[in-house]
Amino acid sequence: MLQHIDFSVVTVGIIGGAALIIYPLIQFILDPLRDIPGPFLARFTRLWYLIEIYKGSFELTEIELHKKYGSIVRIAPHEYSIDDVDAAKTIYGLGNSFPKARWYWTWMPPDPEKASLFADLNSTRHSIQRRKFASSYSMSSILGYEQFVDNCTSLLGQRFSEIAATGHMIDMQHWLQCYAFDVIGEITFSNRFGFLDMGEDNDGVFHAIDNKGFYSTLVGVFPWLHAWIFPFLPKTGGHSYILRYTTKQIAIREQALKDPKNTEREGPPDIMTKLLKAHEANPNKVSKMDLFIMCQSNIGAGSDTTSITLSSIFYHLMTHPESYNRLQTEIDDAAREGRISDPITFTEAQQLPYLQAVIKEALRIHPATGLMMPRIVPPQGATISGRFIPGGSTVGINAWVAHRNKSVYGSDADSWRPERWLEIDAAGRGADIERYFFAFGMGSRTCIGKNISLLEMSKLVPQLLRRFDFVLDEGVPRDKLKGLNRWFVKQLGFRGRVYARRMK
Ligand code: HEM
Repeated sequence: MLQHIDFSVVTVGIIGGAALIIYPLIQFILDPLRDIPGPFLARFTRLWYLIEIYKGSFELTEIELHKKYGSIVRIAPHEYSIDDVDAAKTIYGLGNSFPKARWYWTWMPPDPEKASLFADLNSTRHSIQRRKFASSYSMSSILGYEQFVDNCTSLLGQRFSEIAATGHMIDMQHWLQCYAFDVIGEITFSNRFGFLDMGEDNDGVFHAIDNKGFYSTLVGVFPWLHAWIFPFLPKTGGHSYILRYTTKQIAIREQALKDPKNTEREGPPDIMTKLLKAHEANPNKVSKMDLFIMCQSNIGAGSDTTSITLSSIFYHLMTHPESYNRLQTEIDDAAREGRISDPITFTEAQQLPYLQAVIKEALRIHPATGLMMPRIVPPQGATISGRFIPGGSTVGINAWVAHRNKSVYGSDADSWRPERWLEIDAAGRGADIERYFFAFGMGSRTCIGKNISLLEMSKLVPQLLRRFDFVLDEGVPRDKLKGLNRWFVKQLGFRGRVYARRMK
């Protein structure tokens, strides 16, 4: 009997092992695109991609792969990374964009009713949902959010004054993250989270969002695992703090709106108030779940992305004194000539060309997202970068790869040089470049919060450079900060000192 069991186990083991080797081999032999180059193991298994992402710097790996293999690179069986300007329109172009790949599924609960805008795999439902919320993120709404940004800018200024008086070294990325989170709290709920007040992430919210990125990024490589693992994920810690916080803020605002003495708050409404009013006007159109999901989306998608870009701005200014001086001079001149107020308005900040060039260059050289934005080729297939790719394959462009494309950005695409944007404008090439500028994504799934982030950055940077000088710690590398790619590519070890400026 025992011998019989042993024999069966061994047989099953041998057959299973053989299948694991033979299946990928057959799959590869039958693949009509087997000549598309890429790392050897990526031809047979998705494990190669998983391991490379786990290492935490896949954005750099992908750049190197394209340098070595050209415009189409295989990164897993039937999955291709693309670097081709025309392909951007084919894959992401408005009206005919390819649907999002199942990698995104792991960013939401497995129940499609709880899909966020970012993670929704159903293009039709996504466009219905997006139309409901778009007006709260439009340029005209944004101007109503200036006061929220000013509140946080002023508080960060206060914190930096205190730090400057002590002479202490700080983690710049941490403070910029506190700022970006609190601005999102203000714009969404008229109530900041309190990170700038406390100076720290007491409830582990930053950590919880990092953990979510780690989970979704890696499990997304094998998305079928999500339904099995999700029920066992911890329901405590930073995530539950955000859930509780969002629930509490919705209840407070709901109560306030019901009170006849208090139906209108002073000043422009925050996003949640707008959505709550839309819900009360037509609960079938804007549901409570919509409201909840959008508030959470703002926190998850809008805070780290902005703080990463702000860190990119300050790091590159601190390592490039000529850019730093040029920007500070532009701001000082504008202030002296009365062209900007204190605090600066968004409209005034638009009139500072070097500031705008610095923001674009920071988004270009260090995009907040560091993996390709994967899409599924529709059933009829598509020609991409000169190759016919069959339906069902996965293709995508990584912003890091696109932004280093020398045919678009010039031979110095690997270097920080904000002046390139002034040259692009002068040559009237802006619209052309937009076709391959991926910092905010592309097409129908482009970032809905782009205007909010531009508002935050355009207002914070001049206010800080007017009042403070920033100096990098000697131990911090000057050529490139270390980063960790978990979809968001967060900078690590960005230490510096802040000094109060002596006004001339
Ligand atoms: C510098 C700051 C930001 C950057 C670099 C950024 C980047 C991106 C990118 C690349 C995408 C497209 C992802 C894809 O196609 O896979 C995206 C989508 C999105 N972003 Fe942002 N984002 C920023 C700020 C914000 C802010 C402030 C908010 C909200 C307040 C926000 C909310 C969203 C949402 C909801 C989506 C999904 C849109 C959709 O699929 O319809 N983002 N963002």
